[in-house]
This record gives sequence, structure tokens and C-alpha cells, in this order.
Amino acid sequence: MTSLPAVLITGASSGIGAVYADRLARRGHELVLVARDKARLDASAARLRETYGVEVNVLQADLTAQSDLATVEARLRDDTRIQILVNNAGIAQSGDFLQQSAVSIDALIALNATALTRLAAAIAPRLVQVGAGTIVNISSVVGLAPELGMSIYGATKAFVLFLSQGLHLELSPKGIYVQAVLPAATRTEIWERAGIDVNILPEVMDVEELVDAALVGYDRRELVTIPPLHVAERWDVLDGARQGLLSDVRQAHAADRYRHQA
Ligand SMILES: NC(=O)C1=CN([C@@H]2O[C@H](COP(=O)(O)OP(=O)(O)OC[C@H]3O[C@@H](n4cnc5c(N)ncnc54)[C@H](OP(=O)(O)O)[C@@H]3O)[C@@H](O)[C@H]2O)C=CC1
Ligand SMILES: N[C@@H](C=O)C(=O)O
Repeated sequence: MTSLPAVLITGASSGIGAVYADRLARRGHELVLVARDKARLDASAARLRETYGVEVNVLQADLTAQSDLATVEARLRDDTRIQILVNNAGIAQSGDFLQQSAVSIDALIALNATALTRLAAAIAPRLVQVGAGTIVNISSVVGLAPELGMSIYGATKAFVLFLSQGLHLELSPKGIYVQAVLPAATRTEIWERAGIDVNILPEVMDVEELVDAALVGYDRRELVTIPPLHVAERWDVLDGARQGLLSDVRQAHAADRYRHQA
């Protein structure tokens, strides 16, 4: 028997989510693994049960399908053992902005932004009720870098960072820990799925190294964890500048430079 809370991990069938599943099972957490590929989830669950002796449940869901999303939301609302959500499922952008179709735009936003937000919203009230729990949201360094040319994907990841910062402000006084994790290029299937050969990238992090580093940030209860950022103060300066900017926003009048010159 474990006294640790259970963890629901989305996108647990491969890549970052699969390594989170391994590491959290190793720590003794019971797991609920969510993704579309049930065969992969079942195989992973069997291995984790066998290796670590923890209970692992599989919940097959396409998080862009309303009925499946509602099923996962219900699980998060009702299963009181789950006190940690790892909001990881995501897809990358194939092609530049001019190559996007209505379908590809919808899919990116539905999975990376809408589903992630809906799942956080499903679990948060219950966590607040007990005054404990964790929401880990997987963002990306791309969310800080429009220069990288993945405008919609990056926008969803900027959304995830903003949402995490907002949830931290709203929920941490109620006992909830929120973490945003910003990987940079990490060797997973996401690249191939988006039609990008990962081997053309000059530098790529191994997925185990990424998740182990993210868990160091988690154990320190960091709000924003950027494993590939080697100078931590860069983030502090960026976020400090953002907060400083707010002190020069005056709502009553437009700034002088926007006033009509007579
Ligand atoms: N790898 C990288 O370079 C980086 C990744 N990230 C982020 O990390 C997260 C994980 O990606 P990563 O591990 O790299 O990629 P993978 O492609 O390996 O994993 C993505 C996971 O999401 C699941 N998934 C995809 N579509 C859906 C869907 N419609 N419904 C439910 N689950 C779905 C996949 O499972 P299935 O197909 O079985 O549904 C899979 O388990 C993403 O949010 C990504 O944006 C951030 C920065 C860098
Ligand atoms: N998944 C990557 C982009 O496609 C990233 O976030 O770096």
C-alpha cells in the first residue's frame, strides 16, 4: 500500500509522458495513463506494474474528442485518489503559418490549449477542497520564441505558461502547487509526427534527462522549470521586466506618444 497520491498523466504512451510515468511509478505513485494508443498504454502499464509494483490504470482517450475529454474530466473530478495531474499531451506544428488548414489549427489548439485547460479546471476544485495537490503543465521554450517560426504551436505553449502563472497566483494560496515545464528540443516522436527529422537539429536533449531535470524543479516546487536554460537569472530578468512594465501601465489615459498632435 502506498500513501502517495495517484497521478494522472496525459500523453503517457510515448516520449516525455512515458518517462514521467516511469519516474513517478518508481517513486511509488499509482498512475492513470491517458492517450489514444491503448496497446502502447497497456504494454507500458504492465511493465510499470511488474517493475515497480504500483497500480497502473489505463484510460484511452482522444483529448480532442469532446466525449473522451469529458470522460477524463469526470475521472479527475471523481477519483479522489488522484491529486497530481501531469498535463503533457501535445502535438507540434507541421509547416509554417501559411500552410495551416482549419483542421490542423483546430487540432493544435484543441489538444495543446483547450484540453489542457479543461483538465486543470476539472481537478482544481477538488484539490482546493482538500487544500493539496499538483498541476504540472508542459509548455515549451518555443512559447518564448516567436523567432522559431512555429507561430500557432508557440502560441499554445505561451498560453500554457501564462495559464500556469495565473493558476499559481490563484491556487497556491489554497495549497495547490502549479509547475510549468519548458523543454527545448527533446528527442521524442513529436518531431516525426510533425514531419520533421529530429536529426537535422543541431542539439537535442534526451528525454530521460529532460524529465529527470523537470522533476528536480518539481521537488524544489519551482513555478517555472526550464531544464535547457543554463543561466537561471535570464528567466528572473525576463519575468521581472514583465512585472516592471505593468507599473508603467496607466489605465486612465493613453500615453503621450499616442495623443493627436494639434
Ligand atoms: N519533444 C520536444 O522537443 C518538446 C516537447 N514538448 C511538449 O512535450 C509534450 C509531450 O510531447 P513529446 O513527448 O515530445 O511527444 P510525443 O509525440 O512522444 O508524445 C505525445 C503524447 O501525446 C499523446 N497525444 C497526441 N495526440 C493526442 C490526442 N489527440 N489525445 C490524447 N493524447 C494525444 C500521444 O499519444 P497517442 O498518440 O497514443 O494519443 C503521446 O503519448 C507536448 O506537450 C509537447 O508540446 C515541449 C517542448 C519540446
Ligand atoms: N516540440 C517542439 C517543437 O515542435 C518544441 O516545443 O521544441
